[in-house]
Amino acid sequence: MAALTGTDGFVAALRAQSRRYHDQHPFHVRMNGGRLSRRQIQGWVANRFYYQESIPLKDAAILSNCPDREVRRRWVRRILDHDGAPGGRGGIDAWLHLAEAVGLTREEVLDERHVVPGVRFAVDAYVTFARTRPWTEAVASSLTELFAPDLMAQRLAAFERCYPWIDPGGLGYFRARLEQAPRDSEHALQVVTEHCRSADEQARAVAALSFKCDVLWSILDAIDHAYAD
Ligand SMILES: O=C(O)c1cc(C(=O)O)c2c(n1)C(=O)C(=O)c1cc(C(=O)O)[nH]c1-2
Repeated sequence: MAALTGTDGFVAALRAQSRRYHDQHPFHVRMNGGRLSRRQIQGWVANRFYYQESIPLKDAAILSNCPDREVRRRWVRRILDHDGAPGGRGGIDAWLHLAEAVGLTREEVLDERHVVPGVRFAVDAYVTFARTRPWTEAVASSLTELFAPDLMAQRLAAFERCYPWIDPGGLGYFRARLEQAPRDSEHALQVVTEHCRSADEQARAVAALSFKCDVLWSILDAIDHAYAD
């Protein structure tokens, strides 16, 4: 096959980062294989809440650094998807519903008592990246969502099949992301292909996505370690 060049080569290099995505982390492999204990699922849900509540801070940082009005008016939707529009409910509420469905109280999730240091460091590194790096790199770092829908679909099936003690009414978060993630990642891909033109800009975008794969992997390393059998 001829070598890919230009935008095609750039998109292929971004997609190739899927090999480093956290769907292949041993903790997720055990989760989707139905091999996690109740305590481990609860630990994952409580720790991942810290990621969920930090995503709008990350997206607000991208907005604050982005001079392009067209990008901002679409990107702002991500914040409402998580925080909820006034009077409505968003992804953070849905995650709290998931927490209750796995037997946690809202209080113990909201007060972050279960969040382990490695998860906090990894998530904070993602927010700091968005605050301090050029906005196009921060957009590129969100592109792990290109790889998320398959993992979400597997997770939904695994939760329903392998963990009958989880109230299926609490799985709405994942159903919503099945629609939101492709929409968001398609937009992010359009933005980076339009704005990252030089070889150097494209290499930085791929490096940003690689960094994000490390963030997600580190989150699971920390959870796996904290909740080992
Ligand atoms: O459960 C997952 O495996 C997973 C992965 C990712 C991702 O790949 O970054 C996100 C989410 N979930 C998610 O729920 C979410 O809202 C989200 C936002 C972002 C982002 O970087 O802007 N990634 C993700």
